[in-house]
Amino acid sequence: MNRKGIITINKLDWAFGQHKILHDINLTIYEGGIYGIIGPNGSGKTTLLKNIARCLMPEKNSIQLGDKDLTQFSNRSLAKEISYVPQNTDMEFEFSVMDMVLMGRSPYIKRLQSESSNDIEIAKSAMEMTNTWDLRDKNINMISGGERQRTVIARALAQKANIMLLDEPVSQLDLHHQLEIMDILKRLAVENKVTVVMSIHDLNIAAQFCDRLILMDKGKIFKEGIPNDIIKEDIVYSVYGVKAIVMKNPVTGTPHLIPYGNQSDLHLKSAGD
Ligand SMILES: Nc1ncnc2c1ncn2[C@@H]1O[C@H](COP(=O)(O)OP(=O)(O)OP(=O)(O)O)[C@@H](O)[C@H]1O
Repeated sequence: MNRKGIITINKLDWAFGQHKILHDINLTIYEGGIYGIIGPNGSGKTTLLKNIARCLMPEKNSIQLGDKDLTQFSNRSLAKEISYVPQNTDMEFEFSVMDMVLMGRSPYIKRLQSESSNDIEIAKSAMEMTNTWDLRDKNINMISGGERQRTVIARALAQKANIMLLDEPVSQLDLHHQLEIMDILKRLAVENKVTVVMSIHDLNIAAQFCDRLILMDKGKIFKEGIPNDIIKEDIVYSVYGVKAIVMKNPVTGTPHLIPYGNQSDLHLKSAGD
């Protein structure tokens, strides 16, 4: 099968001043499906996502969206292709939850026009999908971190982009809402053919919901592949320095990691004393 990448990354480097962060990233992301970017703190996951979202401007010819170079898109046309849910969702302004979600419609609304009934319908269905409709009149700064996270995801859904990038979308959520958001993203990928790319720390949730994992280490892609090829004891030890056993989740059949120690094993010795 000769599938074409929806995002093609070619020799991408990124540096903050003299500090080189991303080194020679080469990656093809295909349409539909969920991609999880995993890796230790500081390995470059957010920097990679921000380059794809163009929050950080990549070098010309290093990221292609379909056939077009990422640097060639206007902000408005890019917003119709890619939505981005950042890690920090703190808000400076006193918007209502509904206003916040409606902002996702701004690429479709002409200047000096207000949103149409269609925009409001789309926002409503995004809020119903993320369980935020009941919060619609609340001030965005007076809801919990998890509720705000779901609101920001609703805004991204309302944007109706083909590609959704999310930076640790479930890190602030309780177990129930983690699974709920992952289910929503899975449905978007399967039913609406949205391509979801997210960074995520929980390797078991990543293995359960992602079709492919991109494992980063020190600004490079250590390995990319299906969860069974990535969540392996030797790979986890090499990248995280953690000893673990990998079992098969008895319900989903996906790899399930049980960490039991780090390289020093000090706590194991004291536990046996
Ligand atoms: N604005 C910045 N200026 C300078 N260095 C930065 C900046 N943002 C990030 N870095 C550095 O870039 C490296 C990669 O950071 P990044 O946030 O991409 O990692 P990450 O894998 O997402 O980490 P985490 O899992 O902790 O969120 C880190 O060493 C970080 O200190």
